[in-house]
Parts: sequence; structure tokens; C-alpha cells
Amino acid sequence: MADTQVPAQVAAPSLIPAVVVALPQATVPERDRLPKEGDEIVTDSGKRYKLGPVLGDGGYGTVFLSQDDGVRIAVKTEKFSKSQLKIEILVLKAAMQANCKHFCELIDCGTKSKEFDYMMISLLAKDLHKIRCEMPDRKFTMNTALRVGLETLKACEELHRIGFVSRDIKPGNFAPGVKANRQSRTIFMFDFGLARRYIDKNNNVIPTRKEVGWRGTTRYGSINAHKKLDLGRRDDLESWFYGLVEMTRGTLSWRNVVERQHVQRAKEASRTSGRVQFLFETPSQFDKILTLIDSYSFESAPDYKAIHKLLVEAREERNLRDREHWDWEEETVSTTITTITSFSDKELRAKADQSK
Ligand SMILES: Nc1ncnc2c1ncn2[C@@H]1O[C@H](COP(=O)(O)OP(=O)(O)OP(=O)(O)O)[C@@H](O)[C@H]1O
Repeated sequence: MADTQVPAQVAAPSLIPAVVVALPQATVPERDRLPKEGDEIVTDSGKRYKLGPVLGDGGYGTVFLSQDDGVRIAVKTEKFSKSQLKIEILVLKAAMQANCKHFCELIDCGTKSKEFDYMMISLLAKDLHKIRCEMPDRKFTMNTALRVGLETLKACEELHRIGFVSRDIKPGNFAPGVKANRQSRTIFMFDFGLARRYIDKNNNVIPTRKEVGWRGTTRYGSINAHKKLDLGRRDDLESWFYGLVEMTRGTLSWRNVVERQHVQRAKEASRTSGRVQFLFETPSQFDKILTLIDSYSFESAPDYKAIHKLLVEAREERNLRDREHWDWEEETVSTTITTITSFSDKELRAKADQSK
């Protein structure tokens, strides 16, 4: 109702400076205003993206469903003054240049002056944390857990290959692609808000800055993160490993521990007296993977191949076959053939229907 203020101005025009009267309120950008469902973003190239239902909320913004030439996509927006999208865009551009397989395509990006930053990226299904929590016993079958382990390890390797560390590796930052893009068996890494370059222009590892602040998520942070040390590739892999154990077992020894310091102690114990409990009912290869990761220093280039080989070995020991369905695909039960649809695909269709 912008018009409601006009009568006062009309009644006493001589009291109001001309510049104020002439300036329509709608043209003044409201600092850090986020868009909402139904709004349209017009990019610098003039392309228009209508924002559909909200897919998720982040710390500084909102992710929306949208469309690009009839293809469903995601639009991530973040408040102008808080935005971490610049680093995310840097990572996604580098990933596209290097033909990485485990990152969203960056379709478009830009800034709505003083209000918000935005980027248009390929659509993903529900993240691995949410999918796991919907599984019986809150864990994946061994077949899916190990395949997810292989896919997410590849994603970490790709990120490191293009010169970045995530510093926030966790199941909630990985998601399968959508069936419509034929990507439901590829796991994508997303959310690079805490990412950082770890190599300089000459491909040398940037020396550790020793103590820095806390980075990441308490449950999955490496022991170095607890010690507030600079984080490198090995720390991403330590976090990856915690996620892998959780997806395989359905729990982590420190799941119900709240205090960050106590979580650190539980992680330290998981290398000594608590190791058996930590790795309970996981493949014997997990113990070897943990030993390998723990042997790396800040500068080490991890041996991704060796970890990959151990995961493959765990699969072979159990005769697990690639042809079997993944936990988020609907099973083909006896003679009743159901369509293989990811949960998220269904939900997205429902969301899109609701907004029609
Ligand atoms: N490409 C995508 N496709 C579908 N949903 C997405 C996509 N990217 C993000 N989302 C959804 O939006 C949520 C928030 O996204 P993201 O984690 O990137 O934001 P964030 O602000 O960094 O979040 P946080 O504060 O949790 O770190 C995700 O949990 C996910 O549900």
C-alpha cells in the first residue's frame, strides 16, 4: 500500500523537499531483503527466473525451485551483506572448467543491488542426512552406504583437485541428482560457504596459519577443527569418514553429546578405548581407512586410490552388486514393477502442483 502516504504529501507540498516527493519508494532497495516465492529475478543478461516453492533455508538465505527453459532448477539466494555466494560461485566455476562430475552446474548468477546475491544451479534431490533419517534404523543398507561412500569420496577428491577444501563435509551437504536429469545415482557435493583455497598459484600448499577460529559442524568436525587449527584435505576426509560411519551404522558414538568439548573427547576416544564401539558392525576396511586418514598431516596429499580400493574390497567381500537398487529408489517388488522415483522427485512434483 505505497499510495497511502501520498495524501499527506499532496496536502502540504511546500513542506516536503522535491527530491523526496519525486523518489518513488519502490526504487529504494531494502538492504538485505530476500526474495520470496512468486518473485521474479531478472539477471544481467535479461533472463527471467520465476521463483517457485522454497526448497530449503540456509543460514543467510533461501533456496527456491525454479525453471530454466522448462528444466527444473534451484535458485540459491543470500542476503547481500552476509552472502557467501562469491566463494560458492568460484568453486562451481572451477569445477565446471575441470569437468567435475560431482558438482552442480552453475547456470547463472548475479546480485540484486544491496538486497541479495543469487545463483541458478542444477536441481538436486533430498540431501543424504534427510534420506538417512527416513531409513529403517536410520541407516543405509551396506550396498548403498558403500556406494555412497565411493561417490562422496570422489566428490572430495574432485574438490581438492580443483584447489579447494570444504571445511564442512557432512551428509547434509551431499545429495543425489534428480531422476529427470538421469542423475539419481550420482552424489553431488553442495554448499561451499566455508570453502577455502589451499594451494597458491604455483600449486604449492598454502602454509598452515596454525590457530584459526572454529569452522564447520560439531558432529562432523575433525579433531583439528576442535583444536581450532587450520584445516586441510585430511580434515575433509576425517569429516567424510564420520559421515560414512554414521550412514553405515545409523549412529556415531557422540550422537547425543551436546558440548563441543565433550564431542572432541569422544572423537579422541574413538581412536583408543572407544575404537571398537565407534566402528561396531562396520566393515573391517573402515578401521584401515581411519588409520590411513589419521596418518596424514596438514600438507599431505591423501591417497584417495587406497581408500577407494578398501571400499571396493568391502563391497567385494559381501558380493554386493552395482545393479541393485539404491535405498532412495523404490524397490521392484516381486512381479509388481513400480517406477523408480526418488523421494524428493515425488515431493518436488507435489510442491510444484501446490503452487499452480
Ligand atoms: N541444488 C539444490 N537443489 C535442491 N535443493 C537444494 C539445492 N541446494 C540447496 N538446496 C536445499 O536448500 C538447503 C540450504 O542450502 P545450502 O545448504 O546450500 O544453504 P546454506 O545457507 O549454506 O545452509 P546452511 O546454513 O545449512 O549451511 C539445503 O539443505 C537443501 O535442502
